[in-house]
Amino acid sequence: MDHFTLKDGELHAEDVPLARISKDVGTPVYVYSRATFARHARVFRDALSGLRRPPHLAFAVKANPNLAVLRLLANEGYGADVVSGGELARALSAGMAAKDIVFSGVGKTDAELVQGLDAGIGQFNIESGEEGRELAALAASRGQVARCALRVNPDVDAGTHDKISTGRADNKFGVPIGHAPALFAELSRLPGIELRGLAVHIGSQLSDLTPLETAFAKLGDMLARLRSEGHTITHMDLGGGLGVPYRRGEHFPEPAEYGAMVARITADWDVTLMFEPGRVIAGNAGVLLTKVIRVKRGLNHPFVIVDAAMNDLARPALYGAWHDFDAVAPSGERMTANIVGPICETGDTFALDRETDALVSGDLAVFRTAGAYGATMASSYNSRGFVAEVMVDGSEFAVVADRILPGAIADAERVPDFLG
Ligand SMILES: Cc1ncc(COP(=O)(O)O)c(C=O)c1O
Ligand SMILES: N[C@@H](CCCC[NH3+])C(=O)O
Repeated sequence: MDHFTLKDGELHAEDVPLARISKDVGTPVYVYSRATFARHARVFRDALSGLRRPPHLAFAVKANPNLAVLRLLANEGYGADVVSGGELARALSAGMAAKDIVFSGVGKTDAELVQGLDAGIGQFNIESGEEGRELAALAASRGQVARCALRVNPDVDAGTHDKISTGRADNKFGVPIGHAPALFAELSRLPGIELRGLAVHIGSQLSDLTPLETAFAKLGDMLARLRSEGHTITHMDLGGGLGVPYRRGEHFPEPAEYGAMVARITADWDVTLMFEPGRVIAGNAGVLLTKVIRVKRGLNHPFVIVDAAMNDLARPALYGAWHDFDAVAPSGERMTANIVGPICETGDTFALDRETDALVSGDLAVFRTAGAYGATMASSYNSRGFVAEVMVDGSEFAVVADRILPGAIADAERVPDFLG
């Protein structure tokens, strides 16, 4: 359930008509619902209430790093899963406690490892022996001990889009799970790190719990083995990955089903479980509001050219992803159209042969389920600037990210003297 609904024939975000946001802020603009974010955060937490110990919940900042979103989630008791120094800085400045931050990522630089050590973050998820040795040396040289988990690759196919699958043997993430015993034996002897657990994340937008269950079962076997070899394991990080419906009528596992599966598989683990949900919290908490520039006749169907483009919402161009598309003030009439942006490449196509509300030039419409991996993946391609973001709270709203105009981007560029 979300809070983007028709009231008196007009689409609202909570109690704010989207037309009002368009008038005040312009389009394209991402619109987030505070109530939906908070609801999703609570639903996910409640889904894990059957665990033996309270879990550690770390929102995957990559899904939506807006500072207002992070503050909202910090207020809901969430920490953060970060994958860069930039995300770490955001999580801290949004008010998340350093101890509640987990640092994932296959290519953390020395500078980023030091940034994490300086901040005193809760856990580094190391993704290789090489990274573990480097982190141990950096921490020891500073008289610190970094809490770590080893991210393992369980060789499980998540059954999702190839580009967002992370747990198959040939993916770059983690270490092959079979290498864990030797790495634990080696790394746990190093001063500078306390290797206290395992981490796994097999991919994003999972539509089926079976691959997760398979991966967690493998993790449980490895936990037992590591303990039998004398290691103390106190934390196990089960990552994120739960998918959400993008298309009306699609069925996805509910957080409660996920929670029940986790409780069953981990019943005798005797650890603190950690989770890194992203999309399931943010996806349906946002829409991308856009205006129709013009409707142009096509060979078979008209082209509805909107003022949002692939630089604002990359998912359709990158993954062929579907986003439901609805008029803000539907007339009741329908049309079949190709929905495209203004960018000069054919990839700037949101939908082909889509049955949708009838639209004419100047009408407003939304791409739904744009709260995750939306604004955060924006670029300024075609010198279009960066899209604005708004958060709604009941009948109020606030701009939570200014539109960055093309001129401001050009201001950061220089023509060197040698070009005259
Ligand atoms: C390590 C890690 N944790 C968590 C996530 C969040 O995933 P999702 O948004 O699918 O929950 C990702 C992205 O897939 C990730 O790479
Ligand atoms: N960007 C991807 C998700 C990537 C998840 C990263 N671990 C998407 O929009 O679906």
